[in-house]
Amino acid sequence: MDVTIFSDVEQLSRAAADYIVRVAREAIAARGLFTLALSGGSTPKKLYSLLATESYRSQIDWSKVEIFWSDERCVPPDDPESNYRMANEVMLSKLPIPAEHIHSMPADQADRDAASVAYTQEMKRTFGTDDVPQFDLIQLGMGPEGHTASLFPHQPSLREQQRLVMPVSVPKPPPDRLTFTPRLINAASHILFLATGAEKDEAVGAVLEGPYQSDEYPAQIVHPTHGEVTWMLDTAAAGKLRKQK
Ligand SMILES: O=C(O)[C@H](O)[C@@H](O)[C@H](O)[C@H](O)COP(=O)(O)O
Repeated sequence: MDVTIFSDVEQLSRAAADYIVRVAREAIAARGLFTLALSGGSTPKKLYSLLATESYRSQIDWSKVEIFWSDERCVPPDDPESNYRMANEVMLSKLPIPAEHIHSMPADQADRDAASVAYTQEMKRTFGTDDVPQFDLIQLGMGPEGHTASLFPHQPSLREQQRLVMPVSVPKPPPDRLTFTPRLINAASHILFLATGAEKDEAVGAVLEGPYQSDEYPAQIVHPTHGEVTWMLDTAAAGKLRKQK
């Protein structure tokens, strides 16, 4: 696991964009495809807008990129709370990605179980597998209590062994969501966690230096079988880390 601390969100976002470009170019060179799952929340907004700038846009063959989301709120795609809407506004609408490569979660579908199954099937078709899709990169955030994607403390989703995507109801509004499960996240080749802000310093310290207690701190459940985990923190979120990284 690699942990890097940055003095501000601008520097962190540039490093995250450079990391994504590197992984994308390696994946496209190796397999002609780069599969990326985005998170929601506010932390990645600067990263996403950077990737849409000319200096970054020109470094990736976006026609070979497949975009998914690791979680989505059960709201319409044009709702201010939609993770799809945020990423589309600041990044995707400005990139030459074929529309059919942008796989938003059908989270506003009334039957959320059917929506979870449909999204899983769409993923498997895109990856050309009937096994667990292995994302090249899943970018995740973390909440102040250690949730990631929409995996929250003490919820049954943390113990899900079969499904890859599932409906949940969570304490952070809007409560109804679809989320990747630990089984799918832990199949990824690269995980990039972004966490900023002093309100996350307790959770960052607990997740990175505390005992393993993923029911308390769901971000600890992320330990890919064959993949690498990278954390990018600002100094505020790293405030409680004992060891210098
Ligand atoms: O849909 C969501 O809410 C996100 O996927 C969630 O997991 C987010 O990444 C964290 O809550 C951090 O959010 P911030 O970046 O806004 O702190």
